[in-house]
Amino acid sequence: MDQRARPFRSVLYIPGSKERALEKAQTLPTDAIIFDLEDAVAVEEKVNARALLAQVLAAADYGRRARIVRINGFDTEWGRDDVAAFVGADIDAILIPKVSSYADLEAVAQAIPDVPLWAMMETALGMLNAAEIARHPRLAGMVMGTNDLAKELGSRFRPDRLAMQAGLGLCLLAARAHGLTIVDGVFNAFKDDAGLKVECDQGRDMGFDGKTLIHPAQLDIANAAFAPSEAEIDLARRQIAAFDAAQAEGLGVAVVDGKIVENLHIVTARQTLAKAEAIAAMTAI
Ligand SMILES: CC(C)(COP(=O)(O)OP(=O)(O)OC[C@H]1O[C@@H](n2cnc3c(N)ncnc32)[C@H](O)[C@@H]1OP(=O)(O)O)[C@@H](O)C(=O)NCCC(=O)NCCSC(=O)C[C@H](O)C(=O)O
Ligand SMILES: [Mg+2]
Repeated sequence: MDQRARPFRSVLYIPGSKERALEKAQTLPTDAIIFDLEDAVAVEEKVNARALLAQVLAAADYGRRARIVRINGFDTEWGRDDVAAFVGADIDAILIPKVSSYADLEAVAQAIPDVPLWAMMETALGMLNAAEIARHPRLAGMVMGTNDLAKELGSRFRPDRLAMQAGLGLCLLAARAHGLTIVDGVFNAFKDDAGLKVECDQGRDMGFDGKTLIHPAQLDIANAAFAPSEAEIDLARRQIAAFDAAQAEGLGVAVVDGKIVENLHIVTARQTLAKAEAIAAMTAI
């Protein structure tokens, strides 16, 4: 599947220590899973969680869901052993927490060959270095860590996420400049569906591919928010048809619903249809 079309609408964190949740995720409608060894796992559980996760990933069937392992940082006592436990494992990426520089990625790249790397973008320095981080040749994706970022900034939670906007924007620009996937941060109030929808819609409007989630109850809202709507699919089809017709007449511009359609809009229209097809294939599991 074309990586740009691969859906990452919903990216569910599961603590690597929670056996029941690891099992349950095999049937949940999530596009990707982050198997977490970092902040969701207590210090006393770190070593057991790593062993459990390695065992589960060797045996369980997660279907088409992308499998991403979040390790502990290399500046902790667990980071290097976490990476060593997943060398050669059937996973889609290693997610590195608190990436602040290109060198942070390079250290992990040296320790594990071949596997794509993803970066948690959640430090003030990481925001300032986003462009440099995004150009690492092994990097395939970025995940916003808005809790850690808020902690570093000393900012308050607001529904409009005003304090986050600079960091979210810098990371989006960096990811898009280098063709990376990028998913938005978590919404902590996992029983507040209305609040989650507002934040998903904001992330979708900004250009994120999807949202990281902490509870299965959040999946449907994120999946709907980040999928092309029926109206968007219909518009994309009509734009392509109108543009083809215009070109057949030797014209470079068509008009659909009173708005111009040029070559660049056709690129977006085709991406919309490819995303819709990829989602349909995903949900046909
Ligand atoms: C938030 C939770 C602690 C809530 O747990 P709990 O009260 O046990 O939930 P429920 O009883 O409602 O669970 C119902 C069933 O769903 C399963 N479940 C729950 N959570 C998950 C999950 N994340 N993935 C898969 N399945 C899950 C339960 O097992 C129940 O199943 P069943 O037995 O069949 O009824 C809990 O949801 C949780 O631990 N969530 C994950 C928290 C986490 O991973 N946090 C770290 C990532 S966030 C972060 O670090 C962001 C970033 O770094 C930043 O800085 O912002
Ligand atoms: Mg974090």
